[in-house]
Amino acid sequence: MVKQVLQIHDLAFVFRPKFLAVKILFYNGTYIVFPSYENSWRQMRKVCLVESFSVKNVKLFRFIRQDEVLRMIEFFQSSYRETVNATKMIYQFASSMNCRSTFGKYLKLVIKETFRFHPPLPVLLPRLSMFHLLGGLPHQVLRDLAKKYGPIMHLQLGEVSLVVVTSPDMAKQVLKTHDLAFASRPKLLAADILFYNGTDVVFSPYGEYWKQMRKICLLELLSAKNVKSFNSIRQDEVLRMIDFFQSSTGETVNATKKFYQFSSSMTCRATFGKVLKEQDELILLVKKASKFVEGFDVADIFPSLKFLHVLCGMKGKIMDAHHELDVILENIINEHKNNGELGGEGNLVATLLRLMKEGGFQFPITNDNIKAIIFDMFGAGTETSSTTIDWTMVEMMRNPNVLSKAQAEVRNMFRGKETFDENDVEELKYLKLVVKESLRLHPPFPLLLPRECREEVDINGYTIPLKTKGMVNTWAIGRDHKYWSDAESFKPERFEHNYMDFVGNNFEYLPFGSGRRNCPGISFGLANVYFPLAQLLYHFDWKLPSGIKPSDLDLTESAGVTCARKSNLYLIAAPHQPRRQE
Ligand code: HEM
Repeated sequence: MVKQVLQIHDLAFVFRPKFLAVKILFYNGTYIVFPSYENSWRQMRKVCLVESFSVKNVKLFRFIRQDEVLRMIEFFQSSYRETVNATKMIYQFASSMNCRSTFGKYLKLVIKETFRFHPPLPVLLPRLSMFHLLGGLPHQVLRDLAKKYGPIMHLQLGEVSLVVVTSPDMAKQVLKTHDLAFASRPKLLAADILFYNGTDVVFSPYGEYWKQMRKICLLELLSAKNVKSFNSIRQDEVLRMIDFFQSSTGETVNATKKFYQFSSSMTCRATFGKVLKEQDELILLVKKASKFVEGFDVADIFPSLKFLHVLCGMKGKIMDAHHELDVILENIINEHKNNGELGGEGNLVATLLRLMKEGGFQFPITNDNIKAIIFDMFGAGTETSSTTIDWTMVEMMRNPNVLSKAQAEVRNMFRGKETFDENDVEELKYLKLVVKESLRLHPPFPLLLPRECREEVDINGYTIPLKTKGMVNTWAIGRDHKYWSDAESFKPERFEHNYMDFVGNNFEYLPFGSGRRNCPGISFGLANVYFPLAQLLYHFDWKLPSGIKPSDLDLTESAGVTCARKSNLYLIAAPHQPRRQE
């Protein structure tokens, strides 16, 4: 059979199959081993036989060979009686031999920039390659690179041109000075599929549609009035959480899981009007979506190579998630319609259905638009609040002084009361500083959400071309010693006489972003963090499981567009002030 393939049908089997890597790495496969078309291969093979590997040439290299063998012999001689890695030495011999005969000398550096598709930027920024991104979470790797290459870097990730900024000055340039130019979002495969062609608010490109939907978000869905109208839901869900911890007094419980459950039930009820039976499936879909939309996947790095999206399995996985999601969201809308909840307020689906019925918009609202937006709200509301509660509790457990101080504040404020409501939380000054500090070190979106440049702009002499993707590493800025004293320590007191706000006026502190695309859910998000934390501190004393010290709690982060802690937080709750029976 071997003879059949290699001799009898030699000519028929003369082609090599096409590989993506070969096409990219070997300049369209024009190298001899991977001929992409016959004539080129014939010519190059002839050059090889007659010139490169001719008997004359092979003889010519004998001095190099002699020299390299000598080096190897010397090495073995000098390490007489020692155990040495012979494989490594033989590899070194072969590579030095080939290097000198191919390039005429040893090479000082290995060329790493292989993915060079686009011409260089008009004014050259430090250019890096995708390889640098391997081996870490993007915001951490980008912080390390910024230390080396400066506060503005250009990375060529496959076909995507990316500019990352890592200083308050540069962040201000992107988010304020050139806010309008950077007001769009890049196209992502997952956003297109999961968010109904990007017709949500988060991933919608800048334009009239986005303006309309963001206005609806601000005025109808996340207005102060609406956030207040969710008070009773919040109170109810916090009570459930308190009941859970009370019923598991003295036991070690997965607190992270409980915080996530609180946030998702809270957001679920505010968005859909009730707790869904498919809530767990929806949570899983949010987690999947968070990974899909990170923007560093092969499909987002090579957007034009559509076959690759299928080949790497990414498209299939996103489509599966989309089908699952669509069934759940369609059911929710139909249920609302069947129950005649078109004129209702009280939850976001009802409000959107009312607006759809009222009409009068430049872009009439469709079922798909509603599905895209409610998935936005559920995703944005759940992950961000639960991660913030979790990181804040972790930091308080790691810093017992902070925990005692925050607890003392709540308990003194509401001394003797069975419980308290949301309005009272306004007075808890120290707790607010604790949350502020937690958001400095652990912003749920460490790179905010990616922007896309709608026109060519100039930043400090660097010309940023149209369609460049922009990222602000707010995580790195928030822990930079240049802007924060004792930057890595958890010290809520640092904000005591520092009036930085959440709306993005201070570019060293941007947990909610800044400018036209900043977070419209700040009030809703913070309400979902302050109140549960205040209640947890008021009702319980918290301990770590036996044998675990505060310093044992590690701060390793997990992958995904929202940056949660990798491990779950396990705690033991001891009721401080048992509630009276209702
Ligand atoms: C602790 C809670 C939260 C944090 C830290 C947070 C943070 C952020 C950040 C950093 C952005 C990107 C801003 C930018 O690109 O400059 C964003 C966008 C957004 N957030 Fe939030 N968020 C939180 C809660 C919420 C909640 C509860 C909702 C709604 C239920 C929400 C809805 C949105 C939406 C719709 C956008 C996209 C805005 C646009 O592109 O126009 N967020 N958020």
